[in-house]
Amino acid sequence: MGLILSLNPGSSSLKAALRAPDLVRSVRVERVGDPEGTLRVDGDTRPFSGDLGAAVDAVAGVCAAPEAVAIRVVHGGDRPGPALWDDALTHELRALVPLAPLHQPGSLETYEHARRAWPDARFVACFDTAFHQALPEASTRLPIPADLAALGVRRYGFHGLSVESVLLRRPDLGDTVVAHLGSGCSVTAVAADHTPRHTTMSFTPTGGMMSATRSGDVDPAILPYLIERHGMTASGLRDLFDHHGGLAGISGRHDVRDLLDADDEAARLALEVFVRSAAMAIASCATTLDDWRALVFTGGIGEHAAGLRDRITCRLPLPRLGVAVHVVESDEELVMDHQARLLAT
Ligand SMILES: Nc1ncnc2c1ncn2[C@@H]1O[C@H](COP(=O)(O)OP(=O)(O)O)[C@@H](O)[C@H]1O
Ligand SMILES: CC(=O)OP(=O)(O)O
Ligand SMILES: [Mg+2]
Repeated sequence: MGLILSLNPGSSSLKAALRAPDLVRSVRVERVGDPEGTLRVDGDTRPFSGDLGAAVDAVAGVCAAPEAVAIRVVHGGDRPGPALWDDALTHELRALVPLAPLHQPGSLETYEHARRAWPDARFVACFDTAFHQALPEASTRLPIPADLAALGVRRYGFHGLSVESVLLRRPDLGDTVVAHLGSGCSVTAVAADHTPRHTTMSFTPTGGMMSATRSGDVDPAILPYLIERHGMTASGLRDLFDHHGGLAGISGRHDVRDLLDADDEAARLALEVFVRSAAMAIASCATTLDDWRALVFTGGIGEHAAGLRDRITCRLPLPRLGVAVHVVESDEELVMDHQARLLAT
């Protein structure tokens, strides 16, 4: 079977895996666009301060030409599964930029760079939203009038590829809450039959629990207040809630590694608000399950920050409920590889 390259542009990283179908090469760029960024090719890490386009080009420099390239796209609208990427799809995905402004432009840019690097490959778009198309209406319907809901204002849900990768590795956990804590953070309740019951991110990846630079849910009345009293504009509000909220909003720093190393009050407060936000999201998602059995931590923070995991689980009566805690490495690239093999080879 042929070589497939999976490209996963996240809000702070680019992860790539070349498979045949066994893993041939793994590339990971962390802190994309940051002077302290790194590029890891298999086990070898070096500094890398380039932007996303340069990161895709760096992947191209170390990967043999693939038969197909799978690209993670955060917002796929109502699409229930992956799609072959053509000009019509590019047009469709561009229209969704306002619904995922931190991510959608990066996926489109990744596609453009990858197409230049591998003009003969087939391209597949793999959507974060697709898994959540099976959410019940009681979860997708927001408490707003029907005419606004009919305009498409609804919960979509994100990190679906990550949740699918957890279920691929651990299919037998029973009713599960998956806490994906990365640069973007979301919590999803999944029934034992792998259907989603609820997820915290909503119309866009800005909503839900707080993230590295995103505020998550805030009192909606704050918006008209800031517009009327402080003259804020729509683009100013978008910038505030997407770039200057979350950990960054409270502490001026968005990387949990920096906050754990710091010894100041703002860093401590940011982490405490984060811990509460995660614990509350987990508890509220669990209310949609019939027989809660497992809590899975995944994503960069969920997998690596053991101290924060403990602080979150301490707030939840997990032993009394008989809920087991697991740490499962998110492998969105593996799910994308499977999807592309079915669609493009
Ligand atoms: N060893 C670590 N300890 C604590 N946090 C970590 C560690 N490694 C990574 N992280 C956190 O994980 C975040 C990135 O998560 P990741 O899921 O890889 O990001 P993305 O959302 O870009 O896919 C970083 O912002 C960092 O805060
Ligand atoms: C949807 C989302 O927030 O993705 P990421 O965690 O990669 O930013
Ligand atoms: Mg990610």
